[in-house]
Amino acid sequence: MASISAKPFRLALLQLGSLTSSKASNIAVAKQAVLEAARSSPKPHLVVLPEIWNSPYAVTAFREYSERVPHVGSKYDEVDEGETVKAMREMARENDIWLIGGSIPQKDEKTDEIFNTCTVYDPSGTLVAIHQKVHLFDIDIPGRQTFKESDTLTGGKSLTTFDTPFGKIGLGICYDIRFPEMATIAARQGCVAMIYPAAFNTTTGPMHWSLLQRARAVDNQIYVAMCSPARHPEASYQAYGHSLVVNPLCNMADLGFPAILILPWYRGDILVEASHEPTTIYADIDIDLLNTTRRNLPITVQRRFDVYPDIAEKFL
Ligand SMILES: NC(=O)CCC(=O)C(=O)O
Repeated sequence: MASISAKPFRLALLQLGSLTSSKASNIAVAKQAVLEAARSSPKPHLVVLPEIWNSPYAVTAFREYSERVPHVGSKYDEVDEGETVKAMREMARENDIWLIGGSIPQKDEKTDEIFNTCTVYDPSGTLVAIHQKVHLFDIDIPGRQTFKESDTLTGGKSLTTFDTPFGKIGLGICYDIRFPEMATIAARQGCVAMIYPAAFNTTTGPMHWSLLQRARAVDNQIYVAMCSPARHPEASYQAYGHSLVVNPLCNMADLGFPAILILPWYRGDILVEASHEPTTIYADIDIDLLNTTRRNLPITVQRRFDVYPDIAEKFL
């Protein structure tokens, strides 16, 4: 069995509300939400912010709000970095947490390109991972939802995982979840979870938000989480909200309880889901449950690479 060696951990997804066109005010909102999550009991080990939370989610805003992001390994007090990166380092350090900093528009000073970028910090404020959104959100559903990130953004060119004391985590950003290869490769690399800062909308959210996360979790036998901003009636883009954590299990009988006792809490593989209001949701990531699922349904060791190609091969 391809079991995973990791430790249980507690995850907090911050579905931020009150986001405006003021970057300073958005940073203050995020700081307060991180502080409150870190003070909750039990304290979460890993805290997640949503996609593009320091800027309006609009192609016309990304360049204006973009910032320099320093290199992986850079420490707290690096002088040459944007105000949002500096603030996120402080959030991680002052609260002694791991922080997945949602995403922000990043400017590459050398090429002048703008990326939709997720940065991750350890509890000392060191920048430990950078993921640039690989698949840009370019869709046109006439009369419902049109968005073209590629008008101002450039897509990233690599996949991202990072190690923590509780296990390896894979990263994607929002639309990246529609491309199952990313989660499959991360799972094969030993990740216990794929985490996606995200901002689906009120057209595609009801159709696919939960389905995509459950599919990635069940296919790859990992945990999956997406963290959205709260809905904002005045925003040009209506985020779906509904931040969500799912596990890879569909059969609650595996927990050892008769189904009748767990019926009131039975929600398939959905561990916790927010509404569209500002809130923070918490989930306990249980590695035994993940390994039990892998033992009972041993698909991780039944792949037939003699019949089809192994897409993860060059990453292993
Ligand atoms: N910000 C995004 O990438 C939105 C993706 C989305 O809404 C989708 O349906 O996919």
